[in-house]
Amino acid sequence: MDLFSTTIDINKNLLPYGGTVNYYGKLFSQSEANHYFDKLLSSIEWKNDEAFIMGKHIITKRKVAWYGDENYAYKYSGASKTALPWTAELLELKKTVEEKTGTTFNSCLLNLYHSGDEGMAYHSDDEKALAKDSAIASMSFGAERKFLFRHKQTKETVSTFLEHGSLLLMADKTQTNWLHRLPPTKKVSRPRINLTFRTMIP
Ligand SMILES: O=C(O)CCC(=O)C(=O)O
Ligand SMILES: [Fe+2]
Repeated sequence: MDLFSTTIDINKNLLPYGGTVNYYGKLFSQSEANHYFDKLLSSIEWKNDEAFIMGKHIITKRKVAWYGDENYAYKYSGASKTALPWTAELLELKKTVEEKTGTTFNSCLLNLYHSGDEGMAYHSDDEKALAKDSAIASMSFGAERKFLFRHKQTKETVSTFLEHGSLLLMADKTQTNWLHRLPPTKKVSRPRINLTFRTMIP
């Protein structure tokens, strides 16, 4: 056994029970990952996210964008969105993710965190518009950030780091049994872009 090996076992389940999370590590060289980060930053139609939470109109610091196969209308937290048509880079990345995971996806939600001040609170991606227990593939570019899972009943937590140009797959009952979160951090000042490829019910 090579104790200093940095190889990643993509078949290893990060969760102890109630779901499957596989970390594929970095899919790209540093320069390829930088290229995608720059391209996504400049070509995606980034907008501040809006939501209505308990009657209050909230506008997030984090920016979002939503792309997909069709003009999916997506409602959540009282706001509604329509998917934009795929860009060339997104189609390239979707193909890469589909080849790696052996799963197909029809839409992608993107998040832009300008610095470590911005994060995402505990939630699960189990909206009715998503195919039940369909896999979600999460690609990250830019600043490395910590990512946490918390079991809904046992409250057990699992943490990992999402590297520049990396891929994480959340499958099976993960969204049913676990929450996930991107904690804000004072240690990071650089931006990060995250892409979650999803399957919407057409
Ligand atoms: O930024 C991340 O890594 C997570 C994003 C996320 O959980 C989501 O968009 O649902
Ligand atoms: Fe999520």
